[in-house]
Amino acid sequence: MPDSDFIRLEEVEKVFEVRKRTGFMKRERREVRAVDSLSFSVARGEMVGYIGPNGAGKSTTIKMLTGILTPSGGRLRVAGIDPSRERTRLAQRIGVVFGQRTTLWWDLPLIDSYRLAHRMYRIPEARYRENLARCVELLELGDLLDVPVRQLSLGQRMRGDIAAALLHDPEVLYLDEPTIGLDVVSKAKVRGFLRELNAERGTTVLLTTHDLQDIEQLCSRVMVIDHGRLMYDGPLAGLHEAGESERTLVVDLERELPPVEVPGARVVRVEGPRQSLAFPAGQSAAPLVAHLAARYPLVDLSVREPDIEAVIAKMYAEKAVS
Ligand SMILES: Nc1ncnc2c1ncn2[C@@H]1O[C@H](COP(=O)(O)OP(=O)(O)OP(=O)(O)O)[C@@H](O)[C@H]1O
Repeated sequence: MPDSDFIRLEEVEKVFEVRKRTGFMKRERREVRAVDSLSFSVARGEMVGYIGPNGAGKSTTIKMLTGILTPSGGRLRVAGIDPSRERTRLAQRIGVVFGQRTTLWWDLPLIDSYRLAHRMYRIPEARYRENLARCVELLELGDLLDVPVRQLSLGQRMRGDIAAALLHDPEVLYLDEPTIGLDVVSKAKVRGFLRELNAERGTTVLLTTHDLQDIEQLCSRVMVIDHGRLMYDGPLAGLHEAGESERTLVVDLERELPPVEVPGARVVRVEGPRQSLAFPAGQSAAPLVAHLAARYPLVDLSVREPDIEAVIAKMYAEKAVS
């Protein structure tokens, strides 16, 4: 297996059969094509964002990549292994983190979940100690090891979960919304750790997220899926272009004023002294800020990133027109 095909999908499909009650004693059978003729490759050591609207087929893809679900068609390999056929063998080489639910033991101290992983994955003693020490240091878990998981904050719990997924040195890490619900500081910690993990260990990362900043800060490549199909595969900048996405400059003025006038941006909202201006995502906010500061009584300002749904929605609108 060449390193460029570390994860490889060829025309992969997953069809679910759902039964819907349509009347007394009557049920209708319907097929849901969650993943539809999906093909892509991820090279060893790559960090790739995997995004799409709700129900697009992201979780279904991840479940097939871990072997939890068997594809209805096509070919799938992770590190040369067919996941659904050799799920246990594959488990030794992959790590999975689901932001929305924990794999840690809720009522037990954090360290007990790690001891369990130690035995479950049969991690050699020296390697376990080394990996645990590294995670504890970098994810700042030192004071938390004896705390029952249910008492941890969301950010602490997430860092605990990431450590649990890495104790057996997986070559591939699937992350499903790893920063969801976290505050700015916790997000920065998680992202910093993942960047270092990828740089130092060459861990291949597939990241599902609704937070464009996760992608911006971590992934040089992004894949967009919708209705089970791959809609875009390339750099994030290209996605912005494809979707002509916009960032928002939010300015707080000293008082209520008519909409401000700034070349390269347009006012999209006025709420009392606060005005929101949209400008192309690929453009720097600095000249806009300079222009505003020279002409208007500014109190405060901030820049908001476009969210993934908005970018994708615009991308479709463009496609429909062209
Ligand atoms: N076990 C199942 N049985 C029937 N339909 C399913 C099943 N799992 C997923 N689906 C359907 O397959 C489609 C894709 O779902 P999936 O969970 O993969 O989307 P997603 O991109 O992960 O969405 P989200 O961002 O909301 O998690 C949806 O229409 C969903 O309803």
